[in-house]
Amino acid sequence: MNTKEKLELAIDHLSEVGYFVWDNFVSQDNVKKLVAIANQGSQSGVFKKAGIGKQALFQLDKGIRGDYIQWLDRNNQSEIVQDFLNEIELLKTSLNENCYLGLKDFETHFAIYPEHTFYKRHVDRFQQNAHRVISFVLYLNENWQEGHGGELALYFDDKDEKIQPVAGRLLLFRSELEHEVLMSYRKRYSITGWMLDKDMSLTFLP
Ligand SMILES: O=C(O)CCC(=O)C(=O)O
Ligand SMILES: [Fe+2]
Repeated sequence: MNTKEKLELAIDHLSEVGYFVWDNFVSQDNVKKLVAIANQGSQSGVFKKAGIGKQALFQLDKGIRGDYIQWLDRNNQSEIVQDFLNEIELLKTSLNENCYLGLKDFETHFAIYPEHTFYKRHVDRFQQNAHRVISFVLYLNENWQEGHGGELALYFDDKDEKIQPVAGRLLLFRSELEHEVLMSYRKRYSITGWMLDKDMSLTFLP
């Protein structure tokens, strides 16, 4: 299947079932490079404990989420990170062209979940964060196996789905869907982000 066909499938699935799994979105070679960059960042102290809520409502709570994050943007020095941002930009453009979602921007970060951490059931689009429309997660776990945990559970009215966080896989889902990162028994790597219906510099506005 070529990229155009894959895109059409992604668009269909996002509108009909609310999510789409895109395997090998990033090559295994590039996964290795991204993990190396995340490890460097983590060792040099640029990863911070992730919180919940925004601005004044921001709080840290290990009982809710246990990951460490590093925000990624156009100032990032790594070519491979820039390539990934470009891919997401293209994806955003074609979602707009085909689904009229009015996506204006996106925000994204590396996430590392240490062993025995999780992110409890939540939605990404909520009162204080109403501009997230499509969530995306690129998984970077080489040799991930059943039993390592860290699956993403997606909750629908009539069913649950568990997505394995395997290397190179991009998961797309509607940000209002309830989801949860189940307990990870291994260190778990990913790049998580959100496509927004407002420019990032303006998301503090209603
Ligand atoms: O890493 C994942 O599978 C999802 C992460 C997530 O739900 C979030 O950061 O909001
Ligand atoms: Fe989430």
